[in-house]
Amino acid sequence: MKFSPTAQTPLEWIALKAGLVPTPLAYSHFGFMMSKFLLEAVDKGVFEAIGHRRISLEEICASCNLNAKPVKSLLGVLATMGLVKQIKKLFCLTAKSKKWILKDSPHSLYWLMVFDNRVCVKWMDHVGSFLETGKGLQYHETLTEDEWFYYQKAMEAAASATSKEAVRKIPVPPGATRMLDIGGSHGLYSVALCKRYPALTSTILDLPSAVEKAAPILKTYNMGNKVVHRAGNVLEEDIGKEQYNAVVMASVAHHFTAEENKLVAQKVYDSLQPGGTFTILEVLRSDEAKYNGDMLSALGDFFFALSSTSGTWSLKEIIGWQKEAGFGSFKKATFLTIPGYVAITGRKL
Ligand SMILES: C[S@@+](CC[C@H](N)C(=O)[O-])C[C@H]1O[C@@H](n2cnc3c(N)ncnc32)[C@H](O)[C@@H]1O
Repeated sequence: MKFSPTAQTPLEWIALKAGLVPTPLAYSHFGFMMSKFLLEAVDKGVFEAIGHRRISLEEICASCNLNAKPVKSLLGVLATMGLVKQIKKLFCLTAKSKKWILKDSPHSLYWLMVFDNRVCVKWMDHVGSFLETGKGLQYHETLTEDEWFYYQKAMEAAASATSKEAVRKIPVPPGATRMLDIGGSHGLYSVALCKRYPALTSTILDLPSAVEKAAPILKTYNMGNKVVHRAGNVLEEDIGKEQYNAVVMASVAHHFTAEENKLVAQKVYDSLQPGGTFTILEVLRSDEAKYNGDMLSALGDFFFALSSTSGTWSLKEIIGWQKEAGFGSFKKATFLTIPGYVAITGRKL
């Protein structure tokens, strides 16, 4: 998927086609403005204040404790994004922002936006030094307690957009009773899979600071002993021999080096019963031949490398670690909810 300037009038279309519009400015100048203005609107509570009502500028400002002049201008920006509408003197949200932003929507990305605004925006100051040194931030080692909370809430929000699709794309062997969810955080994938396969139970293995903030989130899904947390580092923990029927690792491989991913694949292979499955979910890196391809995948590669040093991986690399550990009969499933996101499953033969 690509984001690019779109003409709104025939004249603009001609100007774009003729190469008269300085299109790099869409990313360099306007891109960061759009991002920060929207994030701050979400974080200051502008969307929640409007909610499902039609309200005036004055009511929005009173509810969020904000100044009318900049808010009026901000609402204009949000309207151009298709997130807010003005009807006479009142403002309301569009279907898009009610679905993706409002906290009470099952698709809400509110907490992902709060995490972006309060944590990830600061990471952007390190882009220059990252380019010079190649050293990413390793944020799992430096997050504060509050930041761990925003991180886990953000991951829950992102997974709520994909978990319904994920349960259809993650194969689970017939009769499976035990699964391990590596870096499973909030546990949404475990919850969804255990609901789909009633005999299945799951252990979520995640870092201690993550479990501290993710445990209250998991509790809200009322899974009792069917889905439990275990605090630990998968690179160091003993995950046992022939314990599980299925292992899932979603959006974790991009934090690890190739050597670490090989180590995890080997540990997972040993921990699975024969016929067990190992599913890795990741945004794939386009290989060299498709270098001008997917923008989300290219952004993901840089962003994950900036934040964790590693980055995204290609299909060949992911299957390579699994093959080396002994897995076979590979399956790849693509996602509609996150373009470029895939589930790659290998089976212990
Ligand atoms: C990007 S989040 C993905 C969360 C969840 N799997 C999902 O897809 O929504 C990565 C998760 O991996 C966890 N993690 C990172 N390094 C880990 C390690 N060495 N061992 C266990 N968990 C780890 C983080 O704490 C975090 O919860």
